[in-house]
Amino acid sequence: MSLLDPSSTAIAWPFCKEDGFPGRPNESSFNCSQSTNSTGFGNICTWPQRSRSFRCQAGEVPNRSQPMWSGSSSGRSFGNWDVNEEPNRGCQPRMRGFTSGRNFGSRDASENPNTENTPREGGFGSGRSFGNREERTEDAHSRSRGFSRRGGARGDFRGGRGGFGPSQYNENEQQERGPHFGLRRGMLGGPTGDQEHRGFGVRGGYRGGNEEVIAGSGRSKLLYCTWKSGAMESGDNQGPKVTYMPPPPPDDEEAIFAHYQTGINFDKYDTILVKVSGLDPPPAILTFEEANLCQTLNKNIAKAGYSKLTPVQKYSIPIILAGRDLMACAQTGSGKTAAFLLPILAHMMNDGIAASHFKEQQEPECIIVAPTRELINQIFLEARKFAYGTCIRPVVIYGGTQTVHSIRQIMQGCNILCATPGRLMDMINKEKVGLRKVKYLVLDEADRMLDMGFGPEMKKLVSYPSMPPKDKRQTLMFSATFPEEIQRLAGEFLKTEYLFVVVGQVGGACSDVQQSILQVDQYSKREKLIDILLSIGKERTMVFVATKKKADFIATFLCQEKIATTSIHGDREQREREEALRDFRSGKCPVLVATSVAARGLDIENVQHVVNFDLPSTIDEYVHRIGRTGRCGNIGKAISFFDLKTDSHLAEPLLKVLSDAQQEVPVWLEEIAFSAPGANFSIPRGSIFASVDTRKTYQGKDGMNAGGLNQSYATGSADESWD
Ligand SMILES: Nc1ncnc2c1ncn2[C@@H]1O[C@H](COP(=O)(O)OP(=O)(O)OP(=O)(O)O)[C@@H](O)[C@H]1O
Repeated sequence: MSLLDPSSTAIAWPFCKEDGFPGRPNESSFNCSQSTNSTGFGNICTWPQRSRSFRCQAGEVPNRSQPMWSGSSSGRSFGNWDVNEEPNRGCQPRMRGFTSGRNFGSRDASENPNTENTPREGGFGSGRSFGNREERTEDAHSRSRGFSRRGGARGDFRGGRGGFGPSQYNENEQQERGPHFGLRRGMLGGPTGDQEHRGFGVRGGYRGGNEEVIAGSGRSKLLYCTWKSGAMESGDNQGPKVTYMPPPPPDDEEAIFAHYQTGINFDKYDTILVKVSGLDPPPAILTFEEANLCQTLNKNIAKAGYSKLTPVQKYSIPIILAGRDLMACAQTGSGKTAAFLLPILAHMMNDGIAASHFKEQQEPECIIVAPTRELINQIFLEARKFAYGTCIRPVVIYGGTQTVHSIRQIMQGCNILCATPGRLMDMINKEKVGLRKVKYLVLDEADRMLDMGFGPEMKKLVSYPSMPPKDKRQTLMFSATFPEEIQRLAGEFLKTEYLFVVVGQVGGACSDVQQSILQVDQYSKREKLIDILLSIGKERTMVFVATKKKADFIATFLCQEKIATTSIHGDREQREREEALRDFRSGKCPVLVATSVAARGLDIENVQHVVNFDLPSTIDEYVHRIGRTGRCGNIGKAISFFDLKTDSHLAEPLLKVLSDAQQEVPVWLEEIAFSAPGANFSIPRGSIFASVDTRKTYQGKDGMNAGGLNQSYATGSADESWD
């Protein structure tokens, strides 16, 4: 594929060769108009995308959907809202090309006057401080996880700092919580967020208060009122509309049940230690038959190619069938989705659920939330697969798509609502979704759903007057990682006697992923990446980078190197994101450059490699990222570039993850880890990874089976009969 391939979903635009940038794409293959400006920023290129071309004319403020670097002769358009906001700000064209990330985000420049315009890190190595404030790192949310740091300052519970506040550094939040950036970004009217979230800072309308609306223009106020009254879709006359309607998924049986094969290590799951804590856990089941599911469900399970339960399914299914609340932690790719879907569907079938009919407001029995649009869509497809042939109707709604489309989907009937938080709250506020009948509430990637990015929405969701209280609903939380502080918070959502299932170590990496850590500095990363990709050939590879801009940059760079690549991140339109995933899944673009938006949950067949071009800021995010490969018993490889300058804080947790997953640990990494201030390897791993249930009641009692307080199992090894 060449850069000219109009079907490519990779974004391309000019780069300066100096300072480590890859140089301008071949001009003959680009529609480039020379407009070198005082920034030295150079060419303005248009990229013949399917539905649009990226082009900025002189002085024009780029639409948010446009690549932020896509040029502007003003020399100030790098971070688009900054351009409008403060035209005199110091993001002056003193920088050379993209030499210093700091220079692109004028917020940074103004916030830290000492650093402005000083190309401290030449070349592309400045990714972490690249661009607009919210651009800097997409995975930064995890760094500030735990309801501390900055998030609290914007706390949704408006209690002030340190609280349960959303992070402004968080891509997922950005996608789903467009309203938070409403006043700034909205003015430029980018189509990434929900239409109604843009332009006037309504904050989605689900925040109860309207401080931001009042702080905005009178027009904002008016829109808010009309929106509240339901008289119009807010934002209808603001900026470009979000018109994207995701194509309906194929509905032939073959497509619905399409699946990939379990790998050679699938049976090895049985040797993983499983721990259940909490009072009176029901015994695990060993086979699907033991779950006593109805015939239709069993048929669907067989058609999906499932013949044997994974450990998380063996434990979670009976727990959910017994009506218990559950927090479950199991490795990436080990079947957590079916672990909650199957028993919920079984309950619904047993309860004789009535087919829901067309209604203005639907009252689903089950709500499933997940942090990203692609993930929630995937969960929906799983729900649709297992509910096939029943009268249960799953529906999916998520941001970046036309609101009316979501409403239409819901109104046609909805028993299981799969939603991203922002869109869900929007639909509740619009009274399209009623909560009265909710019996099951599932938080997938629960640690993420409860952290400072989404925690406020989740709290709001469960505090809705119409939401049945926790003792009247079943709340289920699943993830591969569960930091202690999140576990404590989760307790607020769960009944006190909830059960906690841990397969292996909380936060442990899947041992089917062969992990390598290479010491590579910023300036050598691209070369190293090319070497790796060329040696890999056409095997499907996900390359994770720190920022949205860098994702596009690296994707473009790889395209230039004639490696068919696409990219996914929060600044791409939803249509493009889905197209990128399709191209990656189909193998049309075997390389997907992604930010952390693609780190969790995505289940893509045949991803053989993950490359951490930039390591994430937390070990949990690392575990999720590398878990895009090595799924369901298949083996995969993960290569991570470790930059001594930026990644040293990860040495210790990496060492633990590697050794726990029986991976080779480089000597240099050990040395760094041991020399780190405060390094203490006598601390049990749980101090970082919370391998135990943090509930005080159970602490120190692991392995106590008597009285059903705790069970400690090694499936297979402890109980061979499971095979
Ligand atoms: N019992 C089973 N038999 C065969 N395949 C299964 C079984 N359970 C799940 N799978 C398949 O394994 C793959 C991974 O499952 P799933 O996406 O639910 O993993 P996960 O644990 O949620 O991963 P992550 O932590 O990355 O979200 C899916 O393709 C799913 O269909």
